Amino acid sequence: MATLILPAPAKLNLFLHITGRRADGYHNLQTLFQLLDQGDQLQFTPRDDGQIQLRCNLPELETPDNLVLRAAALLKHKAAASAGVDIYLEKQVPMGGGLGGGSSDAATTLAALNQLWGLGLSIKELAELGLTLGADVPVFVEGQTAYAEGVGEHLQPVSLPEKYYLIVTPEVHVSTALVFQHPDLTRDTAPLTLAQLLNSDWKNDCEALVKQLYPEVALVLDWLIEYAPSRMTGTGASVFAEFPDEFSARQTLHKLPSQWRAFVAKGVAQSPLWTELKDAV
Ligand SMILES: C[C@@](CO)(OP(=O)(O)O)[C@H](O)COP(=O)(O)OP(=O)(O)OC[C@H]1O[C@@H](n2ccc(N)nc2=O)[C@H](O)[C@@H]1O
Ligand SMILES: Nc1ncnc2c1ncn2[C@@H]1O[C@H](COP(=O)(O)OP(=O)(O)O)[C@@H](O)[C@H]1O
Repeated sequence: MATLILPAPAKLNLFLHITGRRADGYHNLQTLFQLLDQGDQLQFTPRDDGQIQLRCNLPELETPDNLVLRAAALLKHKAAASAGVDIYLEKQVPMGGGLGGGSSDAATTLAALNQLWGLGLSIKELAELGLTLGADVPVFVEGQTAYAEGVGEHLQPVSLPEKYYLIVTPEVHVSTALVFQHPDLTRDTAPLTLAQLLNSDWKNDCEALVKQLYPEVALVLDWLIEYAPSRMTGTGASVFAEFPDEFSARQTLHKLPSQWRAFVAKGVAQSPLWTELKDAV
């Protein structure tokens, strides 16, 4: 089979409620994952010597703990000894910014190698494997904009109006673990039904704390809110402003102070991953 070239879309958390802390220290969430039409790209070229190699446009990501290699290792256990692959990762999504790039790369790798190595695993089985790599992997495997509970594994597809987002990533590194450990984190939001959530004002329970710990995030949000409804995604540091059309999103992008890295993306109901994988085989 020839090289497979596949997308790994980014996501936003349109709302993120923290409803409690589990015995193992992880937090239960109610969150709305919005998939985007922008993301990373991966290329998979099969090889028959059992080797798995990763190259990346950012060489510092060519390490064994890259989620792409960890995803490949999970499937290698189930594949023939000769099954190998050369993977090239074109990284575009800002890292550690709450946009899910690493998790999406892992999901695309699971889907691609399942196909290339003829493993025949179902989407559900791939999502379960993905959850062992990170809480955000299942939504990218299942490939639909969805409401999630638990740590992100109980997924229910949701149909939303088509919106455009201006996504800004300040130059600060927010540690997800630090945010979840912090005593001031809001972690007792009352659970709501999905209908109540969809009809309420959307918020992110990590936002107040992250703004306080990282004033640059507060600066970006204060700037964006003058133009459109704006919030933080995940545990930050990226924030997004929501627009009804691409033109208004791009107009605001042009006004943005040049020190902030930003891009415009469209919210999509379906991940381009599965459609492109079907077209490729
Ligand atoms: C909260 C979200 C929302 O999308 O944030 P972002 O990572 O996207 O910013 C994700 O679910 C994050 O998932 P992920 O990034 O995979 O988190 P992990 O690496 O599994 O967790 C890092 C650390 O955060 C804490 N953690 C994470 C998720 C969760 N629901 N409760 C937690 O308490 C744990 O202490 C864990 O050790
Ligand atoms: N393929 C990958 N792409 C990006 N980051 C990765 C990847 N594999 C492992 N990582 C590690 O995961 C961390 C968080 O990645 P990312 O998914 O971009 O952010 P977030 O979880 O905030 O959405 C990075 O800082 C990096 O150390």
